[in-house]
Amino acid sequence: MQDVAPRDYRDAMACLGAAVSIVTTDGSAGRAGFTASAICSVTDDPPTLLVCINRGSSAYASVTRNKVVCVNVLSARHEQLSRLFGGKVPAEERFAAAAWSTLATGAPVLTDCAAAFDCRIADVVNVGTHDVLFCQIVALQRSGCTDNLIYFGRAYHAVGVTNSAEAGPESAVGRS
Ligand SMILES: NC(=O)C1=CN([C@@H]2O[C@H](COP(=O)(O)OP(=O)(O)OC[C@H]3O[C@@H](n4cnc5c(N)ncnc54)[C@H](O)[C@@H]3O)[C@@H](O)[C@H]2O)C=CC1
Ligand SMILES: Cc1cc2nc3c(=O)[nH]c(=O)nc-3n(C[C@H](O)[C@H](O)[C@H](O)COP(=O)(O)O)c2cc1C
Repeated sequence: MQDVAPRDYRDAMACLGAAVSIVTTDGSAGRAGFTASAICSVTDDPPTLLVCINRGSSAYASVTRNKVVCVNVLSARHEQLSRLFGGKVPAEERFAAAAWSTLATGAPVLTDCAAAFDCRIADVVNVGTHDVLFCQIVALQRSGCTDNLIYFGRAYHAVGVTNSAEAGPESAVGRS
């Protein structure tokens, strides 16, 4: 079988548009957060999603030691915030740029995000440079669900709907 070079793989992955989230954590190992597009729904019973985190990321130690994360799904207006959490900026500067609350785990919840999934990390699998975190949702919050920030072709884009009736009103479930 032909080997595929990492660069060729990333070039092809740049053709796969993905929603952008900020993954946060807080606890005895400290507050941290990073921008992430490698996030996927796994199962609704029990409600579980996965997050892929680079073990070289500044947030890695806090995330894996705290064993909790909040996945904050971004709206189109959060592009600058996404850039801040995308690397090389001190954690305090990242968090100072927005308003945060908490739900059940204590991980920071971005006040005006499209949806927030507050999770405890149930399982971790090492794959190459990344850890795959299987995250069980213990509380969630969502907005009117009108738009998302998308990463496609190595650039940010907005996607939105004019009629958000199906998404329902703003709500929070499982708030502590
Ligand atoms: N899954 C990840 O860890 C991702 C990391 N990034 C990071 O953001 C920065 C900017 O990236 P781009 O300008 O889009 O160019 P790029 O060539 O680094 O990324 C293109 C695409 O490849 C994938 N990708 C990139 N780095 C990856 C990694 N280390 N492991 C698995 N998949 C990866 C992503 O789907 C990304 O959209 C880079 O430092 C990159 O490492 C960006 C997207 C996803
Ligand atoms: C659009 C976008 C998506 C990203 N997705 C991921 C991801 O899914 N997993 C990951 O580990 N890093 C991802 N990154 C990279 C991290 O956000 C960034 O490398 C991380 O904050 C590490 O930088 P730091 O060590 O300076 O904090 C992404 C970056 C961007 C700009």
